[in-house]
Parts: sequence; structure tokens; C-alpha cells
Amino acid sequence: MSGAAPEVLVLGAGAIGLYLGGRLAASGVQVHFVGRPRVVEALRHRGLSCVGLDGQIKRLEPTKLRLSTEVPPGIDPALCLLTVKGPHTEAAAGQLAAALPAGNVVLSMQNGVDNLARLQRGAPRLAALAGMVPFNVVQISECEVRQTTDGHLAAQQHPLTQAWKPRFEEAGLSLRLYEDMRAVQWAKLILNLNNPVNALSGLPLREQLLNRGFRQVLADLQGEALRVIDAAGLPLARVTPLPTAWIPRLLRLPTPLFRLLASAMLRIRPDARSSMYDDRQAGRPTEIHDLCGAVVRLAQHHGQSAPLNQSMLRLIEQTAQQSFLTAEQLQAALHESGSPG
Ligand SMILES: NC(=O)C1=CN([C@@H]2O[C@H](COP(=O)(O)OP(=O)(O)OC[C@H]3O[C@@H](n4cnc5c(N)ncnc54)[C@H](OP(=O)(O)O)[C@@H]3O)[C@@H](O)[C@H]2O)C=CC1
Ligand SMILES: CC(C)(CO)C(=O)C(=O)O
Repeated sequence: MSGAAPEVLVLGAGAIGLYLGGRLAASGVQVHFVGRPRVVEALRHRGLSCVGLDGQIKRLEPTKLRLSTEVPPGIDPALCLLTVKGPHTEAAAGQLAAALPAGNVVLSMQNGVDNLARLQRGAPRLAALAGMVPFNVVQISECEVRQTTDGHLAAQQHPLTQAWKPRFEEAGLSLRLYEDMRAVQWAKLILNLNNPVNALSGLPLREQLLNRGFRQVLADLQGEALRVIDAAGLPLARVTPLPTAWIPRLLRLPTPLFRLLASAMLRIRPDARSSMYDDRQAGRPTEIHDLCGAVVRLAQHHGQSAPLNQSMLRLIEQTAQQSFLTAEQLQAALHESGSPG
């Protein structure tokens, strides 16, 4: 392990944290990873492999990795990447607040629209910025992560993210900076409404998206969310080749036409699944309250309802972990219990 001071702290050594941190480390950035004991232990023995979308492997031997299970007191990284799931943000913010000097920048690379506020509440003396990861990463084992879809990272326009942009690009991580990250996060949330559909289908993402019934369920959830977002007057950024508001229409097309027109969306490795599928199967808390829950809360705030997103939230919470639904069963379950409140 090099003796140079860490430049980047990754809090949450999971799929995204290991992939982003691993690629930065492989390009020469000094990265310190904070993870769970089982992950840290495995990395200490076996090192880390990050497999890019092109199949190229960036390998970090154990001696090259800086690892701990807690944020080291006194650490002063130029940048911290927060890569825990939403339900763990509050605890992570507390750890960062206790260890980092005031003013340090923490970039949340999480899904959902509420993590920045959680981070600001838990660590008010740190500078919290929003980021977004558009691509899927599969954690094959504690020590191996693989990018399975394409896309550009996004982050809040800020002198520090501007300064780090070339370092990300050198690491093969294309980064775009936005003034209005809220518009980016809501656009990503529309895409993430597929996470619970994927989790309940039990299918890999590509196979699930090639099923018209599951696409219709997703289009219904997205259509409802888009109406709520519109009523709330929130802008949406363009994070996909098509404008976000057109996606439900694309999803409803017959499969042969969808296959033809959505080739970019279907460029997914056949084994990729949503992060919510992994959480549900592992019995971990899911991010459903950060996704469908955010739509329901926004609707309520503006005197509207979002019954389908509300039903999806209940389904994820109440359906036994090992049970999967066909598209028809899912469609029926959502519409049956799709009553407001
Ligand atoms: N995976 C993906 O493809 C994508 C994920 N995202 C988003 O990125 C964020 C991270 O997701 P992902 O990487 O999949 O999540 P993971 O669950 O794979 O990784 C998070 C890791 O952090 C650990 N952790 C949580 N709290 C702490 C803590 N205080 N100290 C040390 N370790 C901790 C978790 O342990 P434990 O499991 O024990 O809690 C887990 O190992 C989420 O918001 C997700 O929605 C965005 C785009 C794509
Ligand atoms: C990349 C995407 C949209 C789907 O896998 C995701 O964000 C996730 O799995 O959480």
C-alpha cells in the first residue's frame, strides 16, 4: 500500500463504491475504501477486480488497497464518494460528520432524491453534493464488480467536481456536470421505477424488458410519476437518448418494434439485474421508499395521489422474498390494490 495521503474516500464498499473507487485507484488516484468487515476481509486477501463494459479488467492487488471498516478519524480526503444504499445514509452521514474536517465535499452517488437532504441533516458542516450513476454494476463477489450497461456519470457543477472531471475521465469514467441535479435525480428516478418491477419479476433486466407485460407495468408506474412531477412543476433533465417523458410510450410498443427502437436501452449484459433484486434476495432493506415512496410523497405534497406507486411500495414490502410474479399477476396486483393512501 502506498504511503501517500488518500485523495478519495469511498464510504460503502459495494457494487458502485468498489467500481468507481476501483477504477479511480487503478488510474493512480489514492483511494481509501470503507466497507463491511466481510468485504474488507475478502479484499485484504484477494484484492479487487473491476470489469469494464468492454470486458477489460482493472486489477488491484491487496497491497494496493487501503481499507477499513470505519471512517478513519483525522482522514482529510479531497473528495468523498457516498455509495451506501438510501436506508444507510443517515448512519453514514453521522460517521462522516464525526471524522471529516468541516467543509469537506461529499458526493452522493446514490439513487433517489432524498439522500442529499439526509446527508446535509446528518453532517451539516460538510459540503454535500449530488451525483448520479446511470449504469448498472453487478457485484459478482466481495472482490469483483462488473459494469453491465453504459452511460455518463453526473454530478453537481462545483469547482471541486470541475477539478475532478479529468481524473474521472482518465479512469474511464465519463462525468457530466449539471447545474440542476434535482432534475437529473428525478429523471433517473423515473428509470429506477423499473427496479421493483425487476425485483418482483425474478428475471435478468434484459429478459424482463423484452417482456411486454412487464414493460406495461413499468410504463404505468412511470406515466403516473410523470404526471405527478408535471403537476409539481419539477423540471426533468435528459439523461437518456430519448426525453424521459417519451419512455413510457416506447415501452408500450410491441416487442419487435421495441427491440428495434430501444436498442440502446437493451444493451445490457444478459446476467444484469437491478440493485433492488439483489437487496430483496439478500433480505436487506430495499430502496423502495426512495423510489416509489418519493413519487407518493411528492403527489401527497401537491394534493394528488399516486396509487400505482403506492401499491408497488406495499407489494415490495409484503411479498415474500422468494416469490416472483408474472407480468399478468403483477399488473393485477397493482391495479387491484391501487387505491390512494
Ligand atoms: N448497483 C447498481 O447497479 C446501481 C446502484 N445505484 C445506487 O448506488 C447506491 C449504492 O448501491 P450499490 O453499490 O448497489 O449498493 P451495495 O449494497 O452493493 O453497496 C453498499 C455497501 O455499503 C455497505 N455499507 C452500508 N453502510 C455502511 C457503513 N456505514 N460503513 C461501511 N459499509 C457500509 C453495505 O453493507 P450492507 O449490505 O451490509 O448494508 C454494502 O456492502 C444506491 O443508492 C443504489 O441505488 C445507482 C446506479 C446503479
Ligand atoms: C442502473 C439501474 C437503472 C438499473 O440497474 C439502477 O440504477 C439500479 O440497478 O439501481
